[in-house]
Amino acid sequence: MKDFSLYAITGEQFHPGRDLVTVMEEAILGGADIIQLRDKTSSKRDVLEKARALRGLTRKHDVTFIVNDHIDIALTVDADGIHLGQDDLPLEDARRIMGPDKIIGISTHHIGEARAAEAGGADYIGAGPVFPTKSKTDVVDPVTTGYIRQVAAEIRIPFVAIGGIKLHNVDQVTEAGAERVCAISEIVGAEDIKDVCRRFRARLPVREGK
Ligand SMILES: Cc1ncc(COP(=O)(O)OP(=O)(O)O)c(N)n1
Ligand SMILES: Cc1nc(C(=O)O)sc1CCOP(=O)(O)O
Ligand SMILES: [Mg+2]
Repeated sequence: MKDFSLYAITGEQFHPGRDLVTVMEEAILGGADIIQLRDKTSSKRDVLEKARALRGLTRKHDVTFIVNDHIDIALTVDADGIHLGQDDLPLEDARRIMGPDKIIGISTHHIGEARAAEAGGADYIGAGPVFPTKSKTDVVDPVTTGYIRQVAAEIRIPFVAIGGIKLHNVDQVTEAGAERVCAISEIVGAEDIKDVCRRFRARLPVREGK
């Protein structure tokens, strides 16, 4: 997969009155280089329409586009890949459906899950929640930066730190070994989304071509 630094996930509850595509375009213009559509409440038809719109946006800016949970929607809009959690479709089945070229990301909360995802052929893993988060209710207790250190020491596929990542604590995460971070509320809930993304990018390693 194309490498990335700053992973922005949608969260429409954080920007009432602001259009989804406009918000995510601000994130991209600020330096988000991978975008995930995550919508846990809309009808499937509505998620599909949002996915189509974000596919158009991400193609325009040559940015990777991932759909959360819904493999059928990811394939329908020709997204670059899918993100799956431990209770979603298993990696092996997802790979059979998606084929060898699509990106599959897997959420992990302990090193056993990270090892299994790597061995099973995941393209990247999410490691979290590092800090408490209000963006996901059914989430395990914070794994702390201790888990980030473990993953950085052992796992060879790309990993992204997620969960409560803010500008004020991102340095703790990078010091623990994360080179890629992911955020919802800190990015899409910001007044100046572009500026927040620029500030995140300034704290992350520079990646080729970006
Ligand atoms: C990059 C990234 N990491 C973790 C998650 C969480 O996925 P999951 O555990 O399936 O939970 P939901 O997001 O589906 O509520 C993610 N979406 N993205
Ligand atoms: C969607 C999600 N997954 C997590 C995990 O640990 O797997 S934490 C999380 C929510 C991240 O939102 P925020 O940046 O607003 O804290
Ligand atoms: Mg999921």
